[in-house]
Amino acid sequence: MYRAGPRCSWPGFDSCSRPFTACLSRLFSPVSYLSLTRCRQHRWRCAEVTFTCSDGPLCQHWISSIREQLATITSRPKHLLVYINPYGGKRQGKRIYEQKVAPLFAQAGVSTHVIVTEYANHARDHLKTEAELEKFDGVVCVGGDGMFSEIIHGLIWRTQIDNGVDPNCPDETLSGCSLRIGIIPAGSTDCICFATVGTNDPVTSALHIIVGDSQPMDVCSVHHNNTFLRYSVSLLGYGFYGDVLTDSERKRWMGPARYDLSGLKMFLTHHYYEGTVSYLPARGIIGTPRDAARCRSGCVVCQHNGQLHSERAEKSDGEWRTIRGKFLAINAASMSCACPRSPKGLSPAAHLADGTTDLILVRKCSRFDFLRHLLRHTSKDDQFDLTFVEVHRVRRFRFMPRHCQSDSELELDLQENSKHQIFSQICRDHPACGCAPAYSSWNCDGEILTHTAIDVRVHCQLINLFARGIEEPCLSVDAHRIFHLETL
Ligand SMILES: CCCCCCCCCCCCC/C=C/[C@@H](O)[C@H](COP(=O)(O)O)NC(=O)CCCCC
Ligand SMILES: Nc1ncnc2c1ncn2[C@@H]1O[C@H](COP(=O)(O)OP(=O)(O)O)[C@@H](O)[C@H]1O
Ligand SMILES: [Ca+2]
Repeated sequence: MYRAGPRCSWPGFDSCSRPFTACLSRLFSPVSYLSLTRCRQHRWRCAEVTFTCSDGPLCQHWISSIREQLATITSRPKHLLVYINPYGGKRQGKRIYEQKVAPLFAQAGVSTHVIVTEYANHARDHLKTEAELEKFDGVVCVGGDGMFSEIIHGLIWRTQIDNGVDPNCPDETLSGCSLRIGIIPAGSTDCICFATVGTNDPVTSALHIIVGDSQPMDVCSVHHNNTFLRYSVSLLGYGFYGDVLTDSERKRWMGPARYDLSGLKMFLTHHYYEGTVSYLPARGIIGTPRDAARCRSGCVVCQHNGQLHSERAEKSDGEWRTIRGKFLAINAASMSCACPRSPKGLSPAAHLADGTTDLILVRKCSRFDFLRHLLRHTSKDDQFDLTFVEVHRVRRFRFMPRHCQSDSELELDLQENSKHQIFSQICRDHPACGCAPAYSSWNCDGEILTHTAIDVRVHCQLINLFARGIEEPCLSVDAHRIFHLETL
């Protein structure tokens, strides 16, 4: 119960100026609804709004009017398919759902079919082949980014097969998924929830689902030699973040703290990776990775670029550019990747639904310089304002590690470099930096990719979440957020 809940001042109803619990005893015809209030740091809470009226027929009139209004809101889900990963994060997924989320769904009149997963990829495979999707208005994922990844793999794959699209072909235009996805954070990083809602709070996420919010989101497809590997919505990271993930998987028993230990270990290890990155810069769009503006609820950049993308596809994009060099990290952030560890994220100005990804290249540098870059993920300083870091907003990119390149490809690269000197740079050696050359793997939204040579393409607004993007702080309480008649 929230003492500071909204008060009723509608015509015909007595205004209630005391907390709900105090008012109940003196009321003649109390009618309680659940409504939303915004709290600090993007959290939402549920409050009771009690309408009181001494006139019975007028009360009934108001009740039916409110019911009619609620019935016209078609965006709110009535039937949800819920998948819970009981082993994600601190292994609290089941408890979080049962104690914090299920009671709210019940109060809001949302029916659910709950599946507690029994093994990795259970949710993905169920969605791919078995789930009767036509019975549901949305899918809810209780877990971390890895679990969310399972859900999108199941849904996107199923949608392509149903629409006759070949997921193995990197040039195919993918069909958008019609079912929205809700995320109840119960994982280790929960970056996708944090970057789309602004907080990792199960109650807030449940309320965004109940009110039927909608947030489109870009998805990257990752292929190797015309074979589909995975989809990604947040971070694709080779080098540092790939190694952190690989190392952390062996420490899963530690829970979320495994990332801190592996992060420290990989920072001290200080490996570098050699390869060729080619990318297709996004042209004609508004916004750059160095903007001060952020992707927020109702983002005009996403609306503009999304529209542009659907009208002109990739025709207006420029030519491929190639960079060969030695890198500590190659990261592609399709969204900010904000999370509690890095509140502004890996690419603070990245957009959720603009059809692009920010390709961040961190060249071989000293430990001290790399630490400066990493620390800027946690402060207000610009992590790109360093000579050894560059960032490009792209629609597509490819990576080929040096050890995978054939002699003829290496020769071709050298020729290309001499032709396009202006775009191609070869990293200079830094004998003092103490790096050792090594092989890495790709961290794809928290899953390790089986191949290192990849072709990545952004699919603009392929999926929709039950979210609205991060809101600017605002104190208003909207009446339309009343969501269910609880008692008469
Ligand atoms: C020495 C100071 C270092 C400070 C560095 C802080 C930078 C943190 C950036 C985190 C970006 C996270 C991007 C999201 C990745 C997740 O998808 C992935 C899987 O999440 P989950 O399934 O919920 O576990 N998480 C990671 O790869 C962890 C990266 C942590 C790196 C320290
Ligand atoms: N029942 C299960 N048993 C084991 N692994 C599972 C199960 N359900 C899902 N997984 C896998 O657990 C991994 C981590 O899940 P996630 O919810 O993202 O937690 P975390 O954030 O801690 O990594 C994912 O790769 C997912 O496929
Ligand atoms: Ca994007």
